[in-house]
Amino acid sequence: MGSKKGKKGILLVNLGTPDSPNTSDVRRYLREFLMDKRVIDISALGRWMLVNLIIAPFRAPKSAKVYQQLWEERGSPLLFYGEDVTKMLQKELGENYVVSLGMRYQNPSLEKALQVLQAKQVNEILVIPMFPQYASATTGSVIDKVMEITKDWQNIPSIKFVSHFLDEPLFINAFAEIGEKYLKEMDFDHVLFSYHGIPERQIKKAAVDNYCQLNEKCCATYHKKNQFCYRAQCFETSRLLAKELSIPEEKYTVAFQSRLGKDPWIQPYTDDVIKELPKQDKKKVLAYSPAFIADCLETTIEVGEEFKEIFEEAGGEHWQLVESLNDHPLWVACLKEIISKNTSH
Ligand SMILES: C=CC1=C(C)c2cc3[nH]c(cc4nc(cc5[nH]c(cc1n2)c(C)c5CCC(=O)O)C(CCC(=O)O)=C4C)c(C)c3C=C
Ligand SMILES: [Fe+2]
Ligand SMILES: [Fe+2]
Repeated sequence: MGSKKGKKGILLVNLGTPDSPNTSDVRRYLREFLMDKRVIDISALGRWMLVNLIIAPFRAPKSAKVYQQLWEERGSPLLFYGEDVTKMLQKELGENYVVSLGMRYQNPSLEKALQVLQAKQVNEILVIPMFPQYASATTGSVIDKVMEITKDWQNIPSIKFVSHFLDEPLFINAFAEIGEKYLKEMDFDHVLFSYHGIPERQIKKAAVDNYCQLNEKCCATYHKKNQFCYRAQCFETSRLLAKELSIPEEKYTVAFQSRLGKDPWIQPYTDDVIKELPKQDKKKVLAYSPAFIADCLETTIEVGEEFKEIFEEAGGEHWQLVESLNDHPLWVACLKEIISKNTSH
């Protein structure tokens, strides 16, 4: 891939976050995000009505309040950890590489992040959508946008996309190490792996030969037929993490959070699972959120605070969120390994 002379460009991409927790910035973010046809995959008119008549006027002010809870002195964790990791990785890789960070929605934009690589005349680009599991709404959308931007360049370098990295040993090691410190401190009754959900129809659309129909068989194992099945990849992530942490099958549950709208999303739903755990005498629970590589609204607030409240109301005694990979050195090492496997030497 590419000649040995030029620099190699690394494009790190995450979902994106509002510029500030003000309602107008949150509204602009939600508009751009949810008008993406890969995220809300319904008719263009239906999407327009949902976003402009419901989400923008009603959800944006509510979401802004939650973003105000999340916001730190340095801003949104999804962004500042992204910036930290970009700098750490650049230092590790040295001057033969140019590492650039872009967000699929809002800032820093993918256009600007790609311009940085273009200005340095890199002769190959490795795009790493920082989603451990593939979904059309996340990784697929990043690929779509990078192709849309670069198609107009006069000189298009060789571009490679990372599809997923849930099975990268250093990814599993990094999450295991972060959770282990809690497992050593306390005898937890159960571990919950809660992933961001997606609508069920998106699983069916991704199915090869109609394999994934969300029945008993689908997602139970991970192989060629369901290699693009987000739900199967989440189960596989949990199996790998449980193995690394020596957690037996009966001591963990996989569930899916953050559903939006009335259509069915992939199940089981995390809030339903949480309510049942104390009834099964599982009162001390460690909660992992391995669909995210940095803390964000969905981890810190939804898992760390909202689910804790639901769990305690249902009779739970101790709820512990495992923080995300953020700026953990093993996460930077994992990215370095992914880059080494996917760029020219
Ligand atoms: C695993 C990654 C993600 C998938 C898959 C995903 C799908 C998806 N999300 C929505 C709607 C919302 N998501 C929101 C926040 C949000 N989502 C992800 C990641 C995935 N989304 C992240 C990292 C974040 C947090 C960003 C941050 O700034 O901290 C929100 C906004 C918050 C809110 O109002 O609740 C919405 C809305 C859909 C419809 C979807 C469909 C496939
Ligand atoms: Fe989301
Ligand atoms: Fe599946």
